[in-house]
Amino acid sequence: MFDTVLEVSGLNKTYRGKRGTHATDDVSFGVGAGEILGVLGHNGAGKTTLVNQIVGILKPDSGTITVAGVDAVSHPAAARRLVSVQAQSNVPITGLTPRKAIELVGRIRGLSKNHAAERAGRLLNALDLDEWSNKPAQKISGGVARLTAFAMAAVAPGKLVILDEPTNDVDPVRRRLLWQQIRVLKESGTAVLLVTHNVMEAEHIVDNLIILDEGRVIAEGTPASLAAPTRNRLTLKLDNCTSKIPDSIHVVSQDARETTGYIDIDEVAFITEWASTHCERFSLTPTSLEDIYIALVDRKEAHA
Ligand SMILES: Nc1ncnc2c1ncn2[C@@H]1O[C@H](COP(=O)(O)OP(=O)(O)OP(=O)(O)O)[C@@H](O)[C@H]1O
Repeated sequence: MFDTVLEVSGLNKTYRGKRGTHATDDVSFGVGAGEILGVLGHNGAGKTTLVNQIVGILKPDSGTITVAGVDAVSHPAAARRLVSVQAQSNVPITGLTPRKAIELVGRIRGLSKNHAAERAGRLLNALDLDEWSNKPAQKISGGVARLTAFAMAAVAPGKLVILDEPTNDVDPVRRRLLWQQIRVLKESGTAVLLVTHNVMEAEHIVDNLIILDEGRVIAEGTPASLAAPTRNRLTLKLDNCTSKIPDSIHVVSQDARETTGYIDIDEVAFITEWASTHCERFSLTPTSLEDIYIALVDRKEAHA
């Protein structure tokens, strides 16, 4: 069990306007010290609106947010001091180098000069950024800028770190280094709220997750508990089949060429034989969190 750092309860936020979007709809969850909570959701699901309320940029219409015992709705500045954020768009650091930018945030967040320099150096090295550490910000790539933004959030992390799509633009090798550093934050007892579209990556790092859709939490739990109902199912992809898809395949998506669905494990022999005869290619894989996520969001849309 984790000691709760962030507690969100019954949160509601509607953007006024012609459509009156209910962007946060009765959202409740908690994140504990040393816990990584993944917040998954499609574009427009309400992730940024949620983060902006936690950090005090937006005021909720109703509900409560508590950060390490501080009421973040009534006292946003006090709560904000306990939180570091890597926002979806990087903070401009023009005129600085990655090293200077990370050190500066460390100093602003209360580290001594030596400690800020030591933390910046360690993060730059761990993320394999030494080569760019002293280059002017105007000359660094998007991926290096993204990793620098992560290091700025991690240099003096506080009780809670919020990472909004931290791996965008980052190459696969440094992406792994980034995940390692997120684990280091967790191990040091920081609560981490990881906002992402990337379900496959999140599956390997989060302790718990919530899935947001149209502002609502439509599923929550550990990756294993969300996957449990599908333990006896396999995901099937079929390419260019020339015969009607058998009823024992539960189709999730289909276009002229490709069909994706799932089958019960005891149908494997029959489906393998059918697909080898009637389809150009097919694959059977264990059901991933991404499959579950898509099925959950699609099911909700089908019932709308
Ligand atoms: N300032 C605003 N005024 C009106 N509607 C808004 C505003 N900001 C966001 N919305 C709407 O609120 C909903 C949630 O948007 P939000 O940006 O929180 O989603 P998101 O999950 O962060 O999306 P993405 O993954 O694309 O960043 C969307 O329907 C969006 O169009």
